[in-house]
Amino acid sequence: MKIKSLKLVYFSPTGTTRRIIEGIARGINQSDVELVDITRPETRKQQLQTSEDELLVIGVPVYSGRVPSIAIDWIHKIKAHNTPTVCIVVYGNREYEDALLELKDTMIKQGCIPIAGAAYVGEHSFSNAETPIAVARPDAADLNMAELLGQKVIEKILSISSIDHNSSITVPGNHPYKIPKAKISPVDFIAINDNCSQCGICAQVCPVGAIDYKNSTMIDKEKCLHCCACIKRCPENARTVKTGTFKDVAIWLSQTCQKRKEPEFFF
Ligand SMILES: Cc1cc2nc3c(=O)[nH]c(=O)nc-3n(C[C@H](O)[C@H](O)[C@H](O)COP(=O)(O)O)c2cc1C
Repeated sequence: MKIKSLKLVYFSPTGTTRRIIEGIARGINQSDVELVDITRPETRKQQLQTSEDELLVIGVPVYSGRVPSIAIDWIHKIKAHNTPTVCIVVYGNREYEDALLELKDTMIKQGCIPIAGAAYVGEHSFSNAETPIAVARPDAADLNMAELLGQKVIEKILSISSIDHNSSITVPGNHPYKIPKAKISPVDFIAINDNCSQCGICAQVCPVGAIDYKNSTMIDKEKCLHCCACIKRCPENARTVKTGTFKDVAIWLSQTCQKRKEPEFFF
């Protein structure tokens, strides 16, 4: 079968998922491409409709072994009709647990037919100079693997005459999905030093609008996803992680998740 166009959808507060999706798109090499970046709050107001002659590639980071709930809420509004779909999760070199299965199941409920899935590694959101975890990933080898997946997806599409539920895939994960041990409670984990010039970049990159544009020291802790985009994107390095539970988790991850994990494909 042939596809008319490619839709790339991603939620990516610190940019690793976006880079993997762009790598996959290079491998697919389709001229008609629509980017649907649902990271910022205003972008999640748009809804997605797709048909069977389009190819959908959707990517999300793994949060506590699951798809971030903010992404799931948006995905639940997708209207698809037998759309061939590639499901991608990007995790911080710990585990992806039920996230890929949850993404696949949810896309099926919305009318998609997952024809491929993959899990890639990205630098952990909680990684920094003190607590390095999967630093600088995806790296060149990961991005080659992203392009390779794109090429394999196109090969699969060209090899089938039409899309049906037999084209679907099996991915790791369990039902019922993992229930996070404790919902991360609102924590005051960000320290802001005198380098802060109130440039507003942190407020711009926050995926939930939790930072006040006029005073970036004001953070709505109930809204905060702990995605660390504001820390990583601060041009003055004015935002750091305070000593406390959050830092302890980052230290534990940097001690226990050093062994390099590799991308996995499912067809
Ligand atoms: C709240 C939260 C929970 C996370 N949970 C996991 C996890 O369960 N396993 C894992 O390996 N990485 C976990 N990560 C790390 C991210 O999945 C990883 O850094 C990913 O590359 C971030 O994607 P992004 O750059 O597109 O935001 C978590 C990150 C955050 C912010």
